[in-house]
Amino acid sequence: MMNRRVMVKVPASTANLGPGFDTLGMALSLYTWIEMTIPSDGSTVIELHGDGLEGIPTDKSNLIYKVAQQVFEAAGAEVPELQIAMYSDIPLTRGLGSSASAIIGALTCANALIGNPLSDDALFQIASELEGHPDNVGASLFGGIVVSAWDGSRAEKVRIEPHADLDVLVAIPSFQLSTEKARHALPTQISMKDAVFNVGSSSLLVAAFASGNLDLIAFAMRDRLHQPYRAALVPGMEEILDQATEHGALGVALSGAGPTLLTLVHKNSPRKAELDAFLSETLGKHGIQAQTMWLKPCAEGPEITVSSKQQEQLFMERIKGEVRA
Ligand SMILES: Nc1ncnc2c1ncn2[C@@H]1O[C@H](COP(=O)(O)OP(=O)(O)OP(=O)(O)O)[C@@H](O)[C@H]1O
Ligand SMILES: N[C@@H](CCO)C(=O)O
Repeated sequence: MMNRRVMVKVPASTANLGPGFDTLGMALSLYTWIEMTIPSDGSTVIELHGDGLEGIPTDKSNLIYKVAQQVFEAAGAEVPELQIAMYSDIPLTRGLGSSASAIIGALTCANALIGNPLSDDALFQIASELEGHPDNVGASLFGGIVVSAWDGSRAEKVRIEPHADLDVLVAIPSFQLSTEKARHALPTQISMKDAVFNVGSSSLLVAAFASGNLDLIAFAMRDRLHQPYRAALVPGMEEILDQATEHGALGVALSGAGPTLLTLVHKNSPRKAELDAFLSETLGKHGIQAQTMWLKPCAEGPEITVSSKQQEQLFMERIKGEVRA
């Protein structure tokens, strides 16, 4: 096990997809890479590479280190010291599942490091408990669209293959919005009418994804459980949710807890530039600077490699920004 080096590439994710609050997730083609080594001697070293990672601890309080220790503990292994390197293209605290990708990366990397004693299901249970909901972690772990339910002690899921014609356009505001803050904006009670609205929308959305009926997405992606309460936290969001389908989107939602806004688009849509401009201009009109990014649903979960010299070279090139995908 000494000097064994494992590298994992984990997708970002979008949670909720509108009405599926804490239940629906989709993996996206934006990634975090984590590399872990058990040093033959020496102590824990954590290196973080990528933009906007300031403030993330590089000692044993780091999320990746702590999550790895949970794997070793669950497997009855003792690995107190670790060399960890992380590179991420996923912006933090924007609603693109950065914490879930770090958790899934740490779980799968640590598990591979000690010979994969834990099943994917066991990792899913640990991850759901850590995040408090299974939507982002399920998507990052299994890839594709993941429909999940968690009763507080056990999570179950069904994975749906994303439609090949789906493209994703996200508008990522320059400000951060923590999940904690966005959850505090939610009411403790909602009306029966709104609950019924969301059960209908979410069920229809899952059926639309499963059957490939993209025409239903706009109708089914509407939400009354969390987006109306979070709208005040993202200036311009209400207008985007109301009007994005008039500018070529198949559907639109707040991505996870926000502030990123996400649209689903047919890959052959002739209105992609119009939609892109609509998102940027609407946020801009409300004083919000945002970066738009075209992504694809990511059909795969983590890619794990026990590293060779060539892969180490690739990781170093990524860290230096020479390779992006
Ligand atoms: N690679 C990482 N290493 C350590 N900590 C991380 C890492 N990525 C994220 N985090 C922690 O997770 C926090 C962000 O989690 P949060 O749930 O607020 O946002 P998010 O996961 O980006 O968005 P969302 O859950 O809405 O999709 C960061 O502030 C940081 O504390
Ligand atoms: N389902 C979660 C995703 C963010 O972690 C929420 O909307 O709060």
